[in-house]
Amino acid sequence: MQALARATKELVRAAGARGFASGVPDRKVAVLGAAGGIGQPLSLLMKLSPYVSELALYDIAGTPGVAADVSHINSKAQVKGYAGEDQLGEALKGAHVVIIPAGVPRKPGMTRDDLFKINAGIVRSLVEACGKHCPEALLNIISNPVNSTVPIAAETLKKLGVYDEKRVLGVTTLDVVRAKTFYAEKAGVDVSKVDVPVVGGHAGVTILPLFSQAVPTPNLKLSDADIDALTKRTQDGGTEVVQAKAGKGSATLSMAYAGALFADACLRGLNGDPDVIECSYVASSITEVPFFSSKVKLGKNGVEQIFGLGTLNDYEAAGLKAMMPELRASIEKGLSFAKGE
Ligand SMILES: NC(=O)c1ccc[n+]([C@@H]2O[C@H](COP(=O)([O-])OP(=O)(O)OC[C@H]3O[C@@H](n4cnc5c(N)ncnc54)[C@H](O)[C@@H]3O)[C@@H](O)[C@H]2O)c1
Ligand SMILES: O=C(O)C[C@H](O)C(=O)O
Repeated sequence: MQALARATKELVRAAGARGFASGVPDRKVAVLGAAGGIGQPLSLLMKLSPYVSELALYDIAGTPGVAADVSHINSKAQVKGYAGEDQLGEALKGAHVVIIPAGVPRKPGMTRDDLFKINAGIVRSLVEACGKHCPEALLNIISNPVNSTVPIAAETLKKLGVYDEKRVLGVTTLDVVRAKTFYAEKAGVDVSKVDVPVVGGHAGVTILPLFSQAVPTPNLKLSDADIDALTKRTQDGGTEVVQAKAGKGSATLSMAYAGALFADACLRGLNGDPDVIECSYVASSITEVPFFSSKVKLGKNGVEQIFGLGTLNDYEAAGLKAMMPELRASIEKGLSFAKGE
């Protein structure tokens, strides 16, 4: 009898770990661009998420194969592939979270802004479809240039009359993931305990890690030169990967990890978890520009609170000032594209 009770308890525990725990609401997640370099590992990670019951994998082609493959994993989410525009509406219907990594990646020598010409139109048309088929969903925008694609998404939804600024979120989690990794290495602290806020945007100098607010404090005090090097490495992390991949794209695996962390955070917020705080690039009034990344609290309606920047040291204050012209220009470029100007 005791053995049976123990076995039952173990089964329940194992099922819970795979997402069969009772009390977790059914949630549909759609990945747009699911057959791509980010899309495939991200779809795998979302299939493993305990918060997902239905996973819709959409791309212009290739998704039936990805969906068949991922669907064999013995976790809770039911997986379905959707290919081509005429299946997009079905993929989106009922989605609670839509993750968008659709679009072209950089090659060496390119800036993220060089992707605007192609990706702006892709994001606009996908977000239009979201506005029509799942206007209540939280949008997680990964496609670059994020500094412009998030304003494009906002303006596109505004035009459709369904914009809710709490539901449009630019994914900057990879910057936080990088800052944590580089800081832990240099500071000689346990990476699993590290937190570093990263604010601003998601391109070069607009990425500003706030190492003065990093926890835990380092074993040995880091010099100004160390902090400068850590800041620059975080700002250039994407380029480091683009160069190492030598023409075969940009970060995909670390981005899939970061994207899954962020989507899970959105789902936990939707599910009523009271303590979900992540950095995200959102409509914001904490600085002089209308979109900005800082720590936000995620809740049942998406972004429930936007936190200020805290105390900045002189180095960080100078970084904040320096990013503004580029960030403002990228925002305006996105807004005027979506307005059709
Ligand atoms: N936010 C970030 O931190 C971050 C990090 C890494 C990459 N990115 C960006 O993510 C994007 C994707 O990168 P990738 O490496 O996965 O590229 P990829 O080329 O490997 O994959 C992109 C996928 O998008 C699909 N796609 C293109 N147009 C589409 C449309 N209209 N509808 C649906 N799917 C469409 C393609 O078919 C392809 O499968 C790039 O813009 C890249 O710069 C952002
Ligand atoms: O650098 C890129 O082009 C991709 C992405 O934005 C990244 O930060 O890795």
